Amino acid sequence: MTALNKSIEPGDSPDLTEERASGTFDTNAMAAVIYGSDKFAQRRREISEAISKIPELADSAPLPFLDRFGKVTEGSRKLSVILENIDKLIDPSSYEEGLHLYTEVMGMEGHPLALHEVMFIPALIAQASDEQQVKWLGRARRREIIGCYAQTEMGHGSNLRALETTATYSPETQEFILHSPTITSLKWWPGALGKSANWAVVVANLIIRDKNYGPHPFMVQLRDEDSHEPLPGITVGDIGPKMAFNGGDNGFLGFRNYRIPREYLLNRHAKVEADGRYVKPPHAKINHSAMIRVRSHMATGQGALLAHALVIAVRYSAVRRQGYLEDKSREVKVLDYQTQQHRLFPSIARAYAFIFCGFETIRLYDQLLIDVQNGNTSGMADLHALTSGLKSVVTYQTGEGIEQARMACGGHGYSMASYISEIYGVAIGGCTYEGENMVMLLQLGRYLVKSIEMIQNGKSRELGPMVAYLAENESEIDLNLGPNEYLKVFEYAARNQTWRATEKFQKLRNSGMSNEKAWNQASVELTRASRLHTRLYIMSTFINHVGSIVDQKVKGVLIDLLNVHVTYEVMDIGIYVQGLLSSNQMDLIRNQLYVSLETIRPNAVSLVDSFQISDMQLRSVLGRRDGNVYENLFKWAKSSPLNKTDVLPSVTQYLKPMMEKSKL
Ligand SMILES: CCCCCCCC/C=C\CCCCCCCCCC(=O)SCCNC(=O)CCNC(=O)[C@H](O)C(C)(C)COP(=O)(O)OP(=O)(O)OC[C@H]1O[C@@H](n2cnc3c(N)ncnc32)[C@H](O)[C@@H]1OP(=O)(O)O
Ligand SMILES: Cc1cc2nc3c(=O)[nH]c(=O)nc-3n(C[C@H](O)[C@H](O)[C@H](O)COP(=O)(O)OP(=O)(O)OC[C@H]3O[C@@H](n4cnc5c(N)ncnc54)[C@H](O)[C@@H]3O)c2cc1C
Repeated sequence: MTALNKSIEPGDSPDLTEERASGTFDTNAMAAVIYGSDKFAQRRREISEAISKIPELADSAPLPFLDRFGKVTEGSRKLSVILENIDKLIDPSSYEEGLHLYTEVMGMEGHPLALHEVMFIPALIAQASDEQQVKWLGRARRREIIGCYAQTEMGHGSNLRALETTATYSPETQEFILHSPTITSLKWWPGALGKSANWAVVVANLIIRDKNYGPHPFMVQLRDEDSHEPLPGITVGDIGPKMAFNGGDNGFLGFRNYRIPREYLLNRHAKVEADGRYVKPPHAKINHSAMIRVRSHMATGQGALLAHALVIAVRYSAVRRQGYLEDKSREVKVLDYQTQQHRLFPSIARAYAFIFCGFETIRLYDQLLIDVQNGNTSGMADLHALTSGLKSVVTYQTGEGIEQARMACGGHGYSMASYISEIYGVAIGGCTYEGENMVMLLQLGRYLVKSIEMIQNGKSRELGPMVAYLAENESEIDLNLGPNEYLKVFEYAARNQTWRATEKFQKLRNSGMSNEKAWNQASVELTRASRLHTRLYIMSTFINHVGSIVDQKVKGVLIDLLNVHVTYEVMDIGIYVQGLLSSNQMDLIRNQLYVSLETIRPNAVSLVDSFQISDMQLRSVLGRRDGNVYENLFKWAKSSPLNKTDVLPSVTQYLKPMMEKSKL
C-alpha cells in the first residue's frame, strides 16, 4: 500500500514518520485542493525538483548570516541564474509558476523583481492604454526594464489626497513637469526603487492650468538604460534597513522639474489632450486599481506565510520531547499538550481558510478587471470594501499566528535557525503596506454604515449579497447542527455590532457634532464591526469551499478542521454573542473545540506537509522535512561567521586588555 502522506522517506526522524503514518488522507490530494488543481500542485513539485538540480540556485550561505549588502547581492545573483535557466524551470507565460519559482529560490527577503511582478506590470495592464502597452508591457515582461510602483511619500501614505508630488502639464511642450516641492514630498518606501528599478509608475497630482485633478499614474524613466545612472533631475536611493525585506531596496525618489512626454500619463481611463483638456475616467477611484489587485491577492499570500510558520512549528512540536503525560518512561512530544494544540491548530485552520477565501477574492478581482475593461465599474465599491477589510484581518491574524508559532518552538523558535522571525517581519509588513490596517477597516466601515442607512431608508432589497444579512432578524441557534449554525452566530455578532456602531455615529452626528468628529468618536466601534463582517466572509468561504470538495478523505479531514475553525472563532468573539448564546451553549462550544483539537491531532503533520513547502523554500532548521533537527542545529551554529576563529579580534582588542587590567 502506498503511504497516504507522500513525505515519508528513509532516514527521517521516527517521530515524524510515526506522525505521517497516522495521517488519514493523501497529502498530494490535499495539495491539489490547496493549489487549486492537481495539475498545478504537480507542477509545483516538478519545479521544486528542477530547482534542486541547479546548485547555483541554492543560497550561497544561510541568509541570516549575510549582512544587508550580502543579501541584496545574493538576490540579484540568484535572479540572474533563474533567468538563464527559466525555460528549463517553468512555463514563462504562467504567473503562478513564476511566483512559485521566485518564492522558492529568492525566499521572502525581497529581490529586484518583486514589485516589478506584483505591482508594476499589473499597473501597466490595468492603467496603460493599448498603445502604451505595446510600448512598455512587452519590454517589462521580457525584463528589458525593471519597474516599481512609487506612490507613498515621506509625509503621506494613507491619505492619498495629500500627496505633494506634482505633474504639471505644459501645453507648449506637451510635457508633464514632475516636481517634489518639499522634503516630505520625497517618494519613500517603494520596493526596488532605491537601487534596482530603472522605470517606475509614479503617482503624482495632475495639475492643468493651476487646477489639481488629484493623484494620477505616470510612467517615468529614472535611470539611464545603459549606465543605470540616475537621469538628471532625479534623486534616488535606498531608505536603509527594515524589520524584514532586507534583500530588497525600498527607496526614496525626488524630482527637480523633471520633464516627461504627455503620452507618459497612463491613459487607459483618464487622458490629457494636447491642448490641456482633461478627459475624466469612468470612476473617480479607478487609479487605485493596482492597490485593489494586491489587496485581492493578500489573503492567499498571507495564508501561505502563516503556513510556512506552521510547517515549522508543527513538525518541530512532533520531534521536540519535553515533560511527561501518563507514561513516565519517555518524555512526550510537545504536540500532545492541549495548550500546544490550542496554540497551533486554530492557526492551521486559519491558513487553510485564508487560502480558500483568497481563491474567491481573486476570482472576484479578475471578474472586476474584465468588467472595468468593458466600461462597467459598478462592482468597484463592493470589492474595495471587501478587500480593505480582508487585507486588514488576514494580516493581523497571520501575524498573531506566526508569533504563537514562534513561542510554540520555545527557545529555538527565537533563533534565526527557526527562520520564524523573518516570516513574521515579512507578514506584518502587510499590516502596513497596501493601506494601514485601521485606515482600511474604516473604509469598510463606511460601506457598512451606508448599508445600514439603506436599510433605514427602506432600500434593503438593493443591498448586495454580502451585506444582505444586515437586514435580517436573528433566528434560534441550534449548535448541534454544524458549521452553518456557527455562521449564523457570526452573522448575529456582525449585524449587532454594525448596527450599534452606526447608531452611535448617527447619534453623535444628530447631537450636533460634525460628521468628521462623530465618525472619529465612533471609529473604534466601526473597526470592530468591520472585523466581524470580514471574519464572517472568511468563515462562509471556508464552509463553501469545503462543501465543494470531491475527495471524501480530504473532505473528511477538512470538515474536522472546519470544526476547529468555527468553534475557535465563536469562542474568540464571545463578548459579541452574549445576548444570543447562553453560558451553557458557550460551554458546549468550548468542549466541542477541545474535542475537535483531539480529532485533528493525528492529521496535524499531514495537514502542514500538504502545503508542500520544500526545505529550500522553508529555510528553517527546525522545520526540516526529515525532522533531524538537533544535529542540523549544531551544524548551523558552527557555520556562523563568528565561529570561523576561536578567538575573535574583538576579544584580543578589547576584552583581553580589560581582563588583564583587572588582574593588576
Ligand atoms: C501576487 C500578489 C502577492 C501579494 C503579496 C502576498 C504576500 C507575499 C509575500 C511577499 C511578497 C512581498 C510583496 C510585497 C508587496 C508590497 C506592495 C506594497 C505596495 C504599496 O504599499 S503601494 C501603496 C499603497 N498605499 C495605500 O494603500 C494607501 C492607502 N490609502 C488609500 O488607498 C486611499 O487613500 C483611501 C482608500 C484610504 C482613501 O481614498 P480617497 O481617494 O482619499 O477616498 P475617500 O475620499 O476617502 O473616499 C471617497 C470614496 O471613494 C471610495 N473609494 C476609495 N478607494 C476606492 C477604490 N479603490 N474603489 C472604489 N471606491 C473607492 C471610498 O470608499 C469613498 O466612497 P464613499 O464616498 O464612502 O461612497
Ligand atoms: C514593507 C513595505 C513595503 C512598501 N512598499 C511600497 C511600495 O512598493 N510602493 C509604495 O508606494 N508604498 C509602499 N509602502 C508604503 C505603504 O503603502 C504605506 O506605509 C502605508 O500605506 C501606510 O501609510 P503611512 O506610512 O502614511 O502610515 P500613516 O498613515 O502615517 O499611519 C500612522 C498611523 O496613523 C493612523 N491613521 C492614519 N490615517 C488615519 C485615519 N484617517 N483614521 C484613523 N487612523 C489613521 C494609522 O492607522 C497608523 O496607526 C510600503 C510599506 C512597507 C512597510
